[in-house]
Amino acid sequence: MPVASDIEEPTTDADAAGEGLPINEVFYSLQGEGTLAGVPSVFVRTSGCNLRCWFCDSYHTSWEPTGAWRDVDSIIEQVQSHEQAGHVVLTGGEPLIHEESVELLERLAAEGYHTTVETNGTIYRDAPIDLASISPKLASSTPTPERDPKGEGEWEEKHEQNRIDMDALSQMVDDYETQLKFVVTDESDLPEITNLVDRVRKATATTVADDDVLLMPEGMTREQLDGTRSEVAELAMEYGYRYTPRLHVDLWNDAPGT
Ligand SMILES: C[S@@+](CC[C@H](N)C(=O)[O-])C[C@H]1O[C@@H](n2cnc3c(N)ncnc32)[C@H](O)[C@@H]1O
Ligand SMILES: Nc1nc2[nH]cc(C(=O)O)c2c(=O)[nH]1
Ligand code: SF4
Ligand SMILES: [Mg+2]
Repeated sequence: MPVASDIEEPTTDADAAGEGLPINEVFYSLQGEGTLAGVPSVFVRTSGCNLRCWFCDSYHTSWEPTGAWRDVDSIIEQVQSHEQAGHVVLTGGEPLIHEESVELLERLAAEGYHTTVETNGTIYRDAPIDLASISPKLASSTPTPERDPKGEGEWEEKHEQNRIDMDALSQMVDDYETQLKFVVTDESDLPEITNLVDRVRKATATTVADDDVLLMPEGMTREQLDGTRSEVAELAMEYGYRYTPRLHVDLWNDAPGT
């Protein structure tokens, strides 16, 4: 079912009335990325996003969003059906465009789950988040006409205008345990990364250690990662940042439900 995708305000009456979330998929897997890589987790993937990264590996949550409106009770029930899992990863699309994500996070916390939110860091929400996995989008994510997967660059300006929100980013860093996880296409991303990390360090009261800054190779298939992972690993060593793999791509080629 198509879902309105590019507005930060409630997308439909259901959203506004707190009657649920547009859900693209719920699945049990290993956390493939970041400081918790390898941890068995239930993933709740919402649909809709306020950005359009040309490389988005969840095309049907951003460029052509699909999903079913589900109430929080049914989502919780499905999460609980995976009895081995103590961790839940709320992702998307951009999960924090939906106000109802707060209700879901509150219910998950009440049930004792560790919650990770995978977010582009442009929208702040006050919610029980154990790990804010913030992936700020760099200029190399902008869908120029030459690398637009769907159109001819109609989203270039809007994406460029909205991809960094220092207030939201800084407030998340101050309020939550955080990892800053950058998608790196090549070494030309590093000056923007170091500059953004410096700005966050100046704008917050929190210590952002170098190993809280993660470099993740761009690629949604093993083959694509074969072309980027070595360079990104070298860059992590050169800059003293942490390298993160994409285990689900290495293991399952980022197939749906993994
Ligand atoms: C689909 S996004 C959803 C969460 C949120 N919208 C965000 O971008 O952080 C999930 C994670 O995958 C990363 N990602 C998306 N496409 C990617 C690609 N082609 N290569 C590497 N990482 C990618 C994002 O940066 C983010 O960390
Ligand atoms: N296994 C697995 N780990 C992940 N970590 C972050 C993901 C995401 O799409 O947000 C993701 C994902 O899609 N699959
Ligand atoms: S912010 Fe996340 S969900 Fe949105 S387009 Fe970029 S990678 Fe995809
Ligand atoms: Mg993913």
